[in-house]
Amino acid sequence: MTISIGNDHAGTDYKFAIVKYLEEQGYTVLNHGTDSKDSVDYPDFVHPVATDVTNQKATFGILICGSANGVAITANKHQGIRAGLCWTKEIVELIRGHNNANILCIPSRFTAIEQAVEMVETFLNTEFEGGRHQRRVDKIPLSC
Ligand SMILES: O=C(CO)[C@H](O)[C@H](O)[C@H](O)COP(=O)(O)O
Repeated sequence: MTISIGNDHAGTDYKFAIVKYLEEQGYTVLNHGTDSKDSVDYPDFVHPVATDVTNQKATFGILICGSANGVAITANKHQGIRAGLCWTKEIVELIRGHNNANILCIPSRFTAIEQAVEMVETFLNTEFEGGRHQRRVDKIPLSC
C-alpha cells in the first residue's frame, strides 16, 4: 500500500517520524516535503498529496501543519478528498469508521510526536463501517 505525505515547516519533524514508522511497516511512501524547517506555504505541499489520493496513486494521504486547519481546508478543496483533522486516537477511529476519510491531518503544535505516529497507525488500521455512514458520505459531493 502507498501512502502520500506532505507537511509545512511546522510538521517536518513529525513527518520524518511518521515516514520512519511507515517504512518500518512496509508501506511505500511518497514524500512531497517540505523536508526543512524554513518557512513555507502549506498549500504547496497539500496539493500533490491530495492529487495522489484522487488519482489513486496513493491509497491514503497524511498532512501535517501547526494546527492542521490549513492543510485540511486545502485538501478538502480536491474532489473526492475527505480529509479529517484529528488530535486523538478516538477521533481518528471516527473519521475512518464514519466518514471514510482518505487523508489524515495532524496538528503538530497541539499533539506529541508519539501521539501523531499512534494516530497514523490507527488511521491505517481502522475500516470504514459503511451502512448508514455510506449513505451520508454519498451526500457530501457538491456539484458546483
Ligand atoms: O495553517 C495553519 C494555521 O491553521 C498552520 O498551523 C501553519 O502551520 C501555520 O499557519 C504556520 O504559522 P507560522 O507562524 O508561519 O509558522
